[in-house]
Amino acid sequence: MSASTAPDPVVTRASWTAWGLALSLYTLAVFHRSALAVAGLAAVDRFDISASQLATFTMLQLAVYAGMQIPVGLAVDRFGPRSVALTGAVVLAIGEGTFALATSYPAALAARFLVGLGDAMTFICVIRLLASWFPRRRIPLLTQFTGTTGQLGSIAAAVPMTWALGSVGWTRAYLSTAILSGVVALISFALLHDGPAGRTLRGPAFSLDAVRASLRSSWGHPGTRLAFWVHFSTPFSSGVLALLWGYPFFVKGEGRSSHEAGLLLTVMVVTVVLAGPLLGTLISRFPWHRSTMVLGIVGAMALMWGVVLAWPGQAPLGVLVLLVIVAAVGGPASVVGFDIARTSNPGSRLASATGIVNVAGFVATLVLVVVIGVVLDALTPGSGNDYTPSAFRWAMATQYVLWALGVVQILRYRVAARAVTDRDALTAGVPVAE
Ligand SMILES: N[C@@H](Cc1c[nH]cn1)C(=O)NCC(=O)O
Repeated sequence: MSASTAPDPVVTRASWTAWGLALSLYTLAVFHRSALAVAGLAAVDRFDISASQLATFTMLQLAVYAGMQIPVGLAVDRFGPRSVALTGAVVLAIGEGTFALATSYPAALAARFLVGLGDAMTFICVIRLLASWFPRRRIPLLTQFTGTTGQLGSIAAAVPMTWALGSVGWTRAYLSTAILSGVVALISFALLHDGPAGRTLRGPAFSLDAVRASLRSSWGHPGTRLAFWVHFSTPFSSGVLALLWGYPFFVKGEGRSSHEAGLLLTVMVVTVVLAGPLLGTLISRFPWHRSTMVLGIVGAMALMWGVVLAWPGQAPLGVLVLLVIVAAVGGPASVVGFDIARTSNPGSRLASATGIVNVAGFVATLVLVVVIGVVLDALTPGSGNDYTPSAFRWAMATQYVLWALGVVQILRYRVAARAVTDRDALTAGVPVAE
């Protein structure tokens, strides 16, 4: 790693203002990402659609999110995080507003496309803003706090949205969330600056050659590849449980009541909130051992799933609680990938490197959501969704394929990344030279 002597930013009130605004934008993006989860049945009625058409909303959103990560990263390096994050908030507001007013399936699909697009423009900007506003030693913990707090957006999307849909109806409920994003975008337009050096900071102009060279340099660094596979291997287990399959797995696969299934999903959220800051503290103290911590977490996930899937009959509730706790730690562990990308790339390439890394976990989650559905369908007689515990065992066991691939790649690239990293400079928080 070649080091730079760029001075560390000093924390001021403006730094906290920037972080607060970035956090509000990200929490709102996660809110919009999840705002359909509690409205599934209402959406089926409103658009007169089947269960698989309903699932297409989530898949489309995730696919747009993942597909836009690299273009958005490049745009942030070029136009600065402020402009891109504000654009994202406006696109989210338009998308959710369109969803509020849509009465046909194609219009609703177009709206979810816009929500995926706006969402894709948010997290990378937050990571870039943190790097400009805070000293390097504080960034791992603040990044974890950001990831954790953002997940609260999905809780906000569950309880208040259920209430709003029941009391004010579809159009007003979704329109209010669109207005909320519009208001936060306006406040951020007035107060958010790219960094202490200015309101809007621009990178060099785009050219196809420059873009290619920048992506090649980011991807060419073994640290970015290590970060990619860290982000690939860690979040999908909790992701599939939270997004789609957790409730049916606990109820139909493990014979739990709907109350217990809800409880298990809540334990996951609480674990994310507690584990994020803890992991952030550990990686800022021991940056050299980040990938070792990740390997330990992946190993613990594979072990706990093995215990549950091999349990004769239904696993006891205590074992399922342990499973969701371990799986939930995968969310904060994925954020370690962003930290590895940050300490492997100069500031001018940070957003595009973050974009490359952020594709990984979302693609892995998307693939697993689909594969679990395919395996369940293949092993379930007839066309219904009366999935058996045995079908769930096989479906959930497909995670091992992704872990095997991820762990092999992490082991490969951590050797390569360590070979080009100065351990003392990394531990001292010296940034990578431009
Ligand atoms: N894995 C998440 C972040 C996270 C933190 N704790 C639980 N999850 C991630 O990749 N975030 C990017 C995003 O846009 O949300």
